[in-house]
Amino acid sequence: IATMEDYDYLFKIVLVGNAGVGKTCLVRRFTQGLFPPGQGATIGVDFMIKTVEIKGMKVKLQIWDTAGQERFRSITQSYYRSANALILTYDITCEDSFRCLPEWLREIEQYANNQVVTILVGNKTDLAERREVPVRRAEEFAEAQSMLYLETSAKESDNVEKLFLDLACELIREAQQNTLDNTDRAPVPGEGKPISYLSCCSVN
Ligand SMILES: Nc1nc2c(ncn2[C@@H]2O[C@H](COP(=O)(O)OP(=O)(O)OP(=O)(O)O)[C@@H](O)[C@H]2O)c(=O)[nH]1
Repeated sequence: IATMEDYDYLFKIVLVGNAGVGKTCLVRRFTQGLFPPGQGATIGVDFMIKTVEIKGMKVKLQIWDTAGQERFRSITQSYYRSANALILTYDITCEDSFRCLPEWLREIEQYANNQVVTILVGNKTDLAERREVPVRRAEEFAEAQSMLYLETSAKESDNVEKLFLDLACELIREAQQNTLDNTDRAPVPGEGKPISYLSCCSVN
């Protein structure tokens, strides 16, 4: 019996980071195209879905927005395990949110799958005049931790699309790489994904 999936790939993406850094706004901007005023703090976990098309493939993104507040930590931790990707978010105008990153990385190390793709995101670039975390410092930190790195503005819609699409591309690349690694025979023509898709993801 053929299964009728409406997508080629399904990935689970989880946003983590201090309260108030803009996780909910990033998700809203990407999934609904809006910047909601008076966004309250997230209670526990929220969930949204968006399907994107990348090189003719339908990629379904399950996006989980977790609460940054400490008191929800035990709930949010349980969502790490099955994440394909984590968006570790801080606020470029809030040194404190950057200084907490090692703590978040410890959480990730403890609760996430070790295959997880992690991207560091500095949000609120529209508030450049209030910047407390220099780009160079964040870049170096991301590099030392083998993370991707991007700065965004949920408010101005800067790099938000790129964030999720780059992540989707990276996840496709890894999924295809795993498929190749697990195949001990040459692929039959017309079966599975063409290998040329492997080079599809230089989105810049
Ligand atoms: N100027 C500016 N403000 C932003 C941006 N993103 C979010 N904010 C504001 O920052 C505040 C917190 O945003 P949220 O998206 O609720 O933050 P959060 O990380 O989801 O917070 P928790 O749910 O408590 O973990 C809100 O007042 C937003 O309007 C941005 O890109 N630029």
